Amino acid sequence: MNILVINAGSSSLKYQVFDMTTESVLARGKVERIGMETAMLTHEPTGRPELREVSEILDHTSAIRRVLRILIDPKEGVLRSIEEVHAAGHRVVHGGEAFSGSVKVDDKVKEEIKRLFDLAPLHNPGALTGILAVEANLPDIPQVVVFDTAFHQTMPPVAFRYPIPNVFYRKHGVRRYGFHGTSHQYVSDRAAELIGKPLEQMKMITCHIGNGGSVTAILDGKSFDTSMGMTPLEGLMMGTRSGDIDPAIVPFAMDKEDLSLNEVNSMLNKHSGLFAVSGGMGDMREIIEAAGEGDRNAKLAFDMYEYRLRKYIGAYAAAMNGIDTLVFTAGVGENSAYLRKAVCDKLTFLGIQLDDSANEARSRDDRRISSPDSRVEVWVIPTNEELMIARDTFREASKALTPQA
Ligand SMILES: Nc1ncnc2c1ncn2[C@@H]1O[C@H](COP(=O)(O)OP(=O)(O)O)[C@@H](O)[C@H]1O
Ligand SMILES: CC(=O)OP(=O)(O)O
Ligand SMILES: [Mg+2]
Repeated sequence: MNILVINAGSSSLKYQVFDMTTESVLARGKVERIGMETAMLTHEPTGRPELREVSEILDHTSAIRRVLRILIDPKEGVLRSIEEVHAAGHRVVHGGEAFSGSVKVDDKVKEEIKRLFDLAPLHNPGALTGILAVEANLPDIPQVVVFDTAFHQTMPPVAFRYPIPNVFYRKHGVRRYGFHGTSHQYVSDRAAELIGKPLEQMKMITCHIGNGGSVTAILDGKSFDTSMGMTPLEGLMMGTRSGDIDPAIVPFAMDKEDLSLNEVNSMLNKHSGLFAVSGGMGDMREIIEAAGEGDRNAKLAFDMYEYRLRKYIGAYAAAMNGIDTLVFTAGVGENSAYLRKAVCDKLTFLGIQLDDSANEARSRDDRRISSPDSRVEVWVIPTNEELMIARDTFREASKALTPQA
């Protein structure tokens, strides 16, 4: 079975095609700047050179059509015909309390994803658009959705409830949901496998730090607490998101600057974080480079980002009464030895000892970066949300193809 995995953002769409007989990737790529005349498609057929193409792609339906066209292109393609796409799997960020696992798409599922737009305004609309775009182009294949929130549905009320009047939870579902669950689940399973211990017997903290970022405490093999909340805004300082702030700042800012609800939401989601503190840089690579050249705002942005991450690790070690494994993943976590060192060198009280040369080694593989005498094993594990999505899609789509008696 060949599976098309889609991770649709508001203005971009990433894809991978898996052959599930061997779990191998046939091609991967992305369409960026959807909605503009200068949209860019980058297509990488496995083992062959990458192709880049700039053209006008005005919406997600056209983006998917373009992707399907390149997948069957006689020269650049990896499939003979479009009928060779047997199922599609989508990353959906918010599944609310309705979904604790992946499901096949039907009208009710689409309705529920739409109902949750308010809770993940940067993410859920793009995901639904992706689902509808596949439907428009390939109406007969099964589609499966995999939720970022699903893995965190095991959190106990002590971690997921907010100390505000109950009516908000009962009536509006105001609680912590947590995100990046597919990634936290993948890297925690992988770390347990590599260390050779059952995950159920470990006290693990996983740091998914990319453009968005979250930290998860994994106890008894399950998500016990996580830093993102009702929406992907809470927790760590991120590229353009504030993370934790005093909630009183919201009405205060609205009053003093005469901001509307939409404006204050946009301020916290798109104009805060690294971007705000550094004065315009939302990308960690740029921040580190500028800080190295003496830019004080960039240095402050880095220090705040690192400090806030380290505080969460400390808090979750306290939440679990200990920690034996710390995992870094996603864009910053996988690539920035500098950030990892800054964090770990101030966590020696937990028994963390970094192996500096292992930390700095250039590698794209899973690797241990703590020294042999470290009481906590520290690992870098590149995440693979797409493989997880392909596996769940394969499972759910196979069920759909062989009706249960
Ligand atoms: N070598 C590096 N050093 C520091 N940060 C890096 C490095 N490579 C990538 N990043 C950062 O990773 C982030 C993107 O992470 P990624 O997981 O791809 O994001 P997302 O999937 O949320 O869009 C960016 O802030 C980028 O600067
Ligand atoms: C949930 C979330 O924040 O996702 P991303 O990091 O991809 O923006
Ligand atoms: Mg990501």
